[in-house]
This record gives sequence, C-alpha cells and structure tokens, in this order.
Amino acid sequence: MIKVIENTSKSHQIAKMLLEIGAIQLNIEKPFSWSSGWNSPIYCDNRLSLSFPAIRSYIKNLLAEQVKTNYPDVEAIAGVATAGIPQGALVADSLELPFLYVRSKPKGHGMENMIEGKITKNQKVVLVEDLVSTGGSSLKAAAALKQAEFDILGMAAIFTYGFDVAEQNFGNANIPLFCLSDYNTLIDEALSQNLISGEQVAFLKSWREDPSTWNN
Ligand SMILES: O=P(O)(O)OC[C@H]1O[C@H](OP(=O)(O)OP(=O)(O)O)[C@H](O)[C@@H]1O
Ligand SMILES: O=C(O)c1cc(=O)[nH]c(=O)[nH]1
Repeated sequence: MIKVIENTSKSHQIAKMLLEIGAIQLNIEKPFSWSSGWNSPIYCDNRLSLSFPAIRSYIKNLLAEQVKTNYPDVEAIAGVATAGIPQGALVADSLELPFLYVRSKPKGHGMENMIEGKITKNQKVVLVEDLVSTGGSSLKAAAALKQAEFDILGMAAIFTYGFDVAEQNFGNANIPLFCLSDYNTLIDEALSQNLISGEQVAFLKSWREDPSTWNN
C-alpha cells in the first residue's frame, strides 16, 4: 500500500519547494538513467533540499509527523543509502529515536556491514527514503533489515512516482509506504505555475503509463 499524505496543500507545498530549488529536471533529448536501469525524461533530486535549511526542516517535520502518526510504536529509524541517510537521520533526531542505515550492498572492507548502527533485534523500525520509483532500493533495504530480525513497521518517503510496479512491489512485500508528495501533484503544480506546457503535461502523463519501455 502506497499513500500520499491526505493534506493536499502540504503535498503541493513540497512539490512547489522542489520546483523552486531546481530539484526537478526535464530532458527528453538526453534522458536520465535511473537506479532501476530505466531511462527517464525526468529527474527529481531531493538531495538538493538538504542545502536549504527552511525546506529541509519543512520536509523533516512532515516526515516525522508521518512516522509518528502512522507508526506510533516506532522504536528506531533506518535510512536507505545514500539519499535516505540524511533524511532519516534528521527524522530520528527530531523524534529522539535511535538511527541506523542500510547500504545497497555489504561494505567490502572493515566490518563488512550492510546495516550500520546498533539497535536490538526485534526492535520496531521505520525506513526513511528520499524517493521511490520502482521501490527496488527501498525493499532491498527492508529485506536486509528483516533478515537481520528487525521488525519493519513500514516506510516514509518524500516523493513517489506512483508507478503500478511500485504499488505491486510494496504490496507483495506487505510494507506500507507514506509519501509527502507525488508525480501527479508535481505536474499539477508545475502546470499551475506555467513551468510546463499542456503539451509537456500530455507527454509526461503518457510516459508514466509505461516508463519501463520508454527510450530503453
Ligand atoms: O525505487 P527505485 O527504483 O529503487 O529508485 C529510487 C532510488 O534511486 C535513488 O537512489 P540512487 O540509487 O540513485 O542512489 P543514491 O541514493 O545513492 O543517490 C533514490 O535515492 C532511491 O533510493
Ligand atoms: O529512480 C531513480 O534512480 C531516481 C529517480 C529520480 O527522479 N530521482 C532520483 O534521485 N532517483
């Protein structure tokens, strides 16, 4: 189950802030390569929000609110490497909870850990991620935590593209995900600010129907 926060003024505010700081880039001629291996005409760089204190705090507070409201039993926060690490650490600090992070693969030297941090087995963990496309990175981190015998309550993220494949992946893993904003809200916001044309909206909507085959 993937849900975008019900307060539309807040999800619009997040989209507005991401547009304001130039976190959203469109490029049809030179597509962006995504972590899933897909090529995409759009990229949402939530990492930039970290450099803007007011926006960083707004996101932190909304993520913390989502965690507290939807997972009242939470005992620890985990960040998905790498972009989910700072977001997760900010949330953990705000909620005064322990923090850990999950690498995309075990470190090749030193302690060779995939999970970094120290919490007790069976503790109730909420994963924080900056963005979900297919959900592959998030669910890999969740699987690693489950294997290490942590109890995953669910996830929170800043942004989701709302792809069907992500809905299926989170459903199959039985992990709920709460997001602050999404692709449709972003397009509405960009259009209302005249940042994109009606023609671009039509293209972006049709791309989203079958993103795995576009330009691949
Ligand atoms: O839902 P998915 O299809 O897995 O895609 C989303 C993932 O892609 C990005 O990370 P990226 O792999 O680019 O690495 P980074 O976090 O280290 O920047 C993003 O931060 C998510 O973790
Ligand atoms: O899927 C990805 O890799 C991805 C997409 C996107 O818009 N932003 C991002 O940081 N990663």
